Amino acid sequence: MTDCLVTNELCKSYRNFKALHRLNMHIPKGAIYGFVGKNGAGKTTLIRQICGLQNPTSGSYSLYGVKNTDPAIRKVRKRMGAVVETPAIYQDMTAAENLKMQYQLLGLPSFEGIPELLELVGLEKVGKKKAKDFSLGMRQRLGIAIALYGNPDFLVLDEPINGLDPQGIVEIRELILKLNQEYQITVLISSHILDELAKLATHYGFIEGGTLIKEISARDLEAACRKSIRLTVSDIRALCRVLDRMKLEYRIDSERKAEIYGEVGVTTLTMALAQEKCEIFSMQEHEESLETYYMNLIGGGQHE
Ligand SMILES: Nc1ncnc2c1ncn2[C@@H]1O[C@H](COP(=O)(O)OP(=O)(O)OP(=O)(O)O)[C@@H](O)[C@H]1O
Repeated sequence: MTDCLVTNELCKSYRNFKALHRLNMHIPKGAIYGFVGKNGAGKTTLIRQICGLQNPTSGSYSLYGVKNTDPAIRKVRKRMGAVVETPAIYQDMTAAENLKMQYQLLGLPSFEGIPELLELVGLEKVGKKKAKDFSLGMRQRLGIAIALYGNPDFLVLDEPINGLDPQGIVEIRELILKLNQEYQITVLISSHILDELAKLATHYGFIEGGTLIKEISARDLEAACRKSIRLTVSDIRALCRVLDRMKLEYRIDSERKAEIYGEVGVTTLTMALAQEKCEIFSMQEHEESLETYYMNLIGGGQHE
């Protein structure tokens, strides 16, 4: 997979405050990239840079291989659609009027494609209802429809599920999955709602204090968070023999401790160890959630 966005030691300072510090991010083409960080971590600041709303203080980024200082970046940026902070919507207009206004502002000659866009985001039946009477979820979906004008292949969504009710969250999730899977749109989605991101993301970037502290694919993260049993035993060699016979995957942590992965038949294991005269001192089931992984990553919140 080639990268759609790469940032290289990207920095953004507001006076003396470093909102982004040497940030290195890689978003593969076709990914749904979950950009995770608590309030004030720098998510919106990064998004503002890559959308061209602000200029980096130092460092650079490339969109589809074109560097931000290259004049060709303006053309490449047309392949990108974004909803940053609150969607730019005219409250006294209907969904269709909002899209028409957007088309006019962008100098597009016809309103072709508007009904299809409304259908895509599930707003085809809202008719004469004005945007001010929309639910937050409907407003978000209208914002996404506006961002989708010109058929971008990279969509950037800043906290799109913030404040939505469960139904609204499901609708946005399904829309993002559809855009990614049926329309092959790469998506960068920032959020601090980890459980929700876990239902979507193929890749993650964790930002803390303006620095990307970890980038990991969902597959590797799943492996890092997978279920295991931690054992402390009297004879680690005997444990290895038994685990090899049971064809279980494991990791030796010390002279007496090991971690066993996957579904473990505890009774079979205990009996096999007894036969080898290997005593079990302790046995703990362990399953790390995305939440605990994240908390460990940022040091249990000690940076607050
Ligand atoms: N224009 C600005 N001038 C000064 N400081 C700013 C400016 N914009 C952002 N900041 C500061 O930079 C830091 C990062 O802000 P940013 O909005 O990027 O965070 P965030 O991760 O998007 O958080 P949130 O989820 O709260 O929006 C914050 O401490 C913020 O106060």
